Amino acid sequence: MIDVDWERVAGELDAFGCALIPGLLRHADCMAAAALYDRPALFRSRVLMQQHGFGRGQYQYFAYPLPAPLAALRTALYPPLAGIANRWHELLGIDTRFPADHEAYLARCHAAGQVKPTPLLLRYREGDYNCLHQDLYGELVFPLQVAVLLSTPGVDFEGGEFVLTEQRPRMQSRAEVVPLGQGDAVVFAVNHRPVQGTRGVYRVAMRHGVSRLRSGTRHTLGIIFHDAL
Ligand SMILES: O=C(O)CCC(=O)C(=O)O
Ligand SMILES: [Fe+2]
Repeated sequence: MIDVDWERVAGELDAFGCALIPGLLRHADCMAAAALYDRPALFRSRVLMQQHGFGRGQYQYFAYPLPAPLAALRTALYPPLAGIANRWHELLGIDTRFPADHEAYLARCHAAGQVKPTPLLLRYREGDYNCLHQDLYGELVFPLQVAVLLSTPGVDFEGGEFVLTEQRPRMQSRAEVVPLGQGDAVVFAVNHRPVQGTRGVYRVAMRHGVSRLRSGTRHTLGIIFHDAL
């Protein structure tokens, strides 16, 4: 994996609930990852978003064993994120702490019955979009996740921007658009994040989604660290 400035990432996550990792994957890795979409044997299920009211477009959850580069990426991204997640839990007064390596965290998920892999590939075509949502799949929630844009905006597709909203208690929602290039990753809060207020820390709820594709095809790789029931 490329060298990531985790201090900067932690700072952006604390301030905004999301952080960019530019160039996490190279062009060839992005092309190879997007091409996996057409290999159904690699996946445990396919979701047509319009059938569930999730938006329009489709995605597939990978089956175990994950393709080796994806497994390696999930394993490598986890430890620095676990540090941030533990600090967030402390700020929020939540007792759960996350182990230092992903294998140990997955063992915990599996013991709780959350045994299905959650990494996914998404494919959007013209007119497709992803409604604001949270990727919660059971009691156990790792509070940060990663999405990597595999396509090139302005070349492969137009529109289709990654968006986040933040619902603060008794206040109006704040929206954030995260401009991504091919291979760029966004790290973001799965459900809650701590915000420093004048009278201590409070939690805000975040949701993410994708605005309507104006043209072309857009592929994304989603990396979620808890497994699903
Ligand atoms: O396509 C995207 O950019 C967002 C995908 C998504 O919802 C996810 O990775 O959880
Ligand atoms: Fe998602």
